[in-house]
Amino acid sequence: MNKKVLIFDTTLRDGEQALPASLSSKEKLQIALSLERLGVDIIEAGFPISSPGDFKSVELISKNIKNCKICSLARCLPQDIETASQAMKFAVSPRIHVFLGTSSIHIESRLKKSFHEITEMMINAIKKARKYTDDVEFSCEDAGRTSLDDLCFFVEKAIKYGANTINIPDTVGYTLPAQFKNIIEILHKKVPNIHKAIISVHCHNDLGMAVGNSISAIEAGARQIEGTISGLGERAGNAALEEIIMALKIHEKTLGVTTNIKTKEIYRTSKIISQLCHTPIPVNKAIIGKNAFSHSSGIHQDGILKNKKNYEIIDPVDIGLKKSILNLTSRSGRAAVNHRMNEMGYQQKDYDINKLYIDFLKLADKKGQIFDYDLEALAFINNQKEKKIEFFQLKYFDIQSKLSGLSTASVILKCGSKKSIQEVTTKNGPIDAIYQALNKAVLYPIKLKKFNLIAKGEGKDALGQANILIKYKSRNFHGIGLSTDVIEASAKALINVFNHIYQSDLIEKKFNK
Ligand SMILES: CC(=O)SCCNC(=O)CCNC(=O)[C@H](O)C(C)(C)COP(=O)(O)OP(=O)(O)OC[C@H]1O[C@@H](n2cnc3c(N)ncnc32)[C@H](O)[C@@H]1OP(=O)(O)O
Ligand SMILES: CC(C)C(=O)C(=O)O
Repeated sequence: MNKKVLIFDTTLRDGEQALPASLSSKEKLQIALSLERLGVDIIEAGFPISSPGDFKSVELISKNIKNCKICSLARCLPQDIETASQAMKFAVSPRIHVFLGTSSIHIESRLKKSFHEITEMMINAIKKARKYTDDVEFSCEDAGRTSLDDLCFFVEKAIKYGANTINIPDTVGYTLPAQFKNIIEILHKKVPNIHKAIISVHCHNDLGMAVGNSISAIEAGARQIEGTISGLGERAGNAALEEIIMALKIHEKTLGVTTNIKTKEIYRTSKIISQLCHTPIPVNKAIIGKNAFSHSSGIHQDGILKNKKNYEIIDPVDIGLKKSILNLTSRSGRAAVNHRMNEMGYQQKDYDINKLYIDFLKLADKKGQIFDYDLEALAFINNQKEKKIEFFQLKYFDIQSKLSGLSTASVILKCGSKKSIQEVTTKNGPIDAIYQALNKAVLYPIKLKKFNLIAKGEGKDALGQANILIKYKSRNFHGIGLSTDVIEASAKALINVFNHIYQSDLIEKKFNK
């Protein structure tokens, strides 16, 4: 049996059916160009009878895409087939895709025809399509719910009258993988001329089985897979092609098949499609989701650092990413924190990982994810502590502030190991109030020369960093404070200065240690 599985992308037809707004011809061409670069074999460019805009898009794609077959959908109606053919008149390799419901429910309650009439419509449509191109695909719509005897009948007739690709869609995503595999196996066993056509499948995801069913079909001999990148499509969508492609690559030995896809183009293509279709990719989406190559827990991160294969079955490079990511959170361990510090240029001797890790956990519990700038700040503060200049420590603060009113700050400042001083001050603003309260505790004759508050990081996750310059006697002292709370960051910057002053030789040590 042929080892090659053809990849048929229907983002521009079935995918677009599910979008709130249709794509412009330009956008469709952009997607088609990126699918061509990805190496898909067939692009279903549209359903030209459906609107003048869709006709124009298929025409534009036909003019510009030279390395893929271009396919157009048509009902089993002469006008649909003629229009499909006209839209593809510039295509190097045009395919007409005709379809017709074959399940009893579709024949009786939707198409409202007899079995005989449906057979005639199918045969006439295939014969007509063959007048325009020798590449004709026929789909037994709702094959998943078509009786096996009827399906074998339609498939045999479709091949006999000239269809060289037979598509078996699970239109409503009804079947289970074992059932779907059985359908394809039965067709191979019972349809005498089956070897004259490529068997294709087109699975929908209503029960989340689209990818599983497609893989089962390949095991049973299907050699064309229809789907879309990221699984866009009618209702719950189509089979996600990137998942099938990577499953075939990872299990190449077991399944014994390959595709023509340049897998390194997968990530880029998915981004383009997601943007143009205004459909964000869920973070946990297999292969292309943001978390697909991110490791967040300490045990996994440690395992990844020891050997990627412990927790990665796909090399991110294979889909076009540079490498996987280790997210730092309060579920991370020392191995991941150390690794990131080293990547940022810190050497082991520059920090004490055990001490840094304690602060890291406190911050991560408050903040969630920890970024490089957080680590830098933690390393800085840790170094300060290492220098043992933490004589003063903020034990407690409370601020009362109101619109157009004064602010009141209450603080408890720990001085050495034995003494704590409590102060309360009311001033014009919260930072002014807390600064006055803290200074009432130490009574240093200081003068604030500069005060600068910046956000470290982006959005609501940013840390506030206060940088201050204080004049004490003849000397200037710099202070820095960091916290998720800007008032706490400001207070810490002042206490940082108190500690510098306390360490300096300018002062008589009036507090007992
Ligand atoms: C399973 C799939 O995804 S199939 C593709 C689905 N995609 C789309 O439907 C998007 C494009 N569709 C459209 O633009 C429009 O539905 C059109 C232009 C195709 C048809 O529009 P209208 O002529 O107004 O018909 P409408 O959509 O209301 O109904 C569909 C008609 O097509 C008939 N029909 C449906 N499938 C087929 C078929 N494969 N072969 C022949 N006739 C069919 C229906 O029986 C119905 O005919 P009726 O009006 O005589 O009952
Ligand atoms: C036209 C056919 C292939 C289809 O989209 C379906 O059955 O879901």
